[in-house]
Amino acid sequence: MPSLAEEELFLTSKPGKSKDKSHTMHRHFHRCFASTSTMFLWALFLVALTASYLSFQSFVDNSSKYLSTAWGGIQWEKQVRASAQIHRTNGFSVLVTGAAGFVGTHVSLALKKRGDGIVGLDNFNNYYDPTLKKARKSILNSHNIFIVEGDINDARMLAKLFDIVAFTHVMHLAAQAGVRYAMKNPNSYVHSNIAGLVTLLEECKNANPQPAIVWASSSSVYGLNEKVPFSESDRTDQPASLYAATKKAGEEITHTYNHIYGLSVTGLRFFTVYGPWGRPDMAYFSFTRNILQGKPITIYRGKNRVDLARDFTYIDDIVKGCMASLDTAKNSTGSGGKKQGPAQYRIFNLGNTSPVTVPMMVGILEKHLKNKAKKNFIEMPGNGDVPFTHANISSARTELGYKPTTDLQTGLKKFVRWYLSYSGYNHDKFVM
Ligand SMILES: O=C(O)[C@H]1O[C@H](OP(=O)(O)OP(=O)(O)OC[C@H]2O[C@@H](n3ccc(=O)[nH]c3=O)[C@H](O)[C@@H]2O)[C@H](O)[C@@H](O)[C@H]1O
Repeated sequence: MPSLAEEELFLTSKPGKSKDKSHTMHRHFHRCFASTSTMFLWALFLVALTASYLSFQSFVDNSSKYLSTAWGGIQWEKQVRASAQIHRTNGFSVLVTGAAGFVGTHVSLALKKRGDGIVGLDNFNNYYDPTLKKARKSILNSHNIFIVEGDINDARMLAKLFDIVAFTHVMHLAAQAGVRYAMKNPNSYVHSNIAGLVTLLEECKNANPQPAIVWASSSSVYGLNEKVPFSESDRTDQPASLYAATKKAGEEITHTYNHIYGLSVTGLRFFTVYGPWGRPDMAYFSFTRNILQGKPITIYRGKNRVDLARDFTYIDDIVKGCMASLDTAKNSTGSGGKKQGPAQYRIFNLGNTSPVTVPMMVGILEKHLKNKAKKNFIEMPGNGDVPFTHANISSARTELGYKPTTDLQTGLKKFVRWYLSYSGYNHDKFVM
């Protein structure tokens, strides 16, 4: 929009302001309007003038729309700095990507609680209802955690963040999640899990000091591996979904940055994480919603009607694993974009070590919800699913002190309580 001064200038800059000039102009007008053709020319001139004013305005509007971004500016920088402030001795300043996501929200709160500085980053995409992400953001804001609205593919924005804050760590949780959605929208996985990851690593490698990176890989990298429980040294070269393939690629890509630039990297293979503020696309969440609404649920089965099973892992256990990973991460060794020595590279399973079948998980939900599910069993479609997951966590136990303590029964009870309250149901009517 033109400034007020500009508008005033435009509107008052008509000919004939002084008396002398006005007199001359008056005569001039008379002469001009004497002929019809001159009048026509004047009309044409006025129309052209109005049209060019309007098109100038729309140009200014469009330009400012195009140029306006969700980040930048003095106020924004102030908020970033304040949020990154460390409030404990030897504390961290952590950039948490995917901060308005399920795991991101919980980890951010845990970091804040112990006095670390956090800057959150999230693109608030609509893979699932962004209302839930906005609700998580409100909680984070109420704890003085600032969330930058932006995409990890935005190198300029990332460079700006690293300019403002000397992050000690990056907790990289932003990703396109979901195993089956990869068949519907494969490019979203490439965009976030490959291209976005590389953009982020480029900025981390250029940063001075380089941060240590802890990031979310996935149990899905084990793909068609049949050796149980899954150990970090097992085969991960047979992904069953594009999601798994992009997470596996992430492990290789982070290794490259570790090797060439000296970035300290810890990859965490999460096993089907669940709990309050979880993801609505996951089975336990959508089953809960359908059971309460009296809608049917579809339960997949393997060949010969074998039940599928998951090593469901409660969010609080995952948060402990993330915190321990940050605490034990060594510094990156690079500087000025160049490696100065070998850097730490680790991969850990973060699971629960006790797989539960999907029908058993549904049984627990039915009990907590005091409601029977309308179950449709179908053979597992070829959609990227794997028949079971089971974590061997001995590495994480030894090196991180990771020790999951929440079983599915207890964890789902906590989830159901949260879900009922979040969705406005009456608790007492449901949870046992
Ligand atoms: O550990 C991971 O790396 C992944 O965990 C999660 O994937 P999954 O373990 O597949 O969880 P989820 O979709 O809840 O399906 C659970 C079970 O329900 C079955 N399932 C699913 C849907 C349905 O309608 N019916 C059904 O039987 C289904 O066949 C499966 O057996 C994350 O979503 C993923 O982002 C990634 O982080």
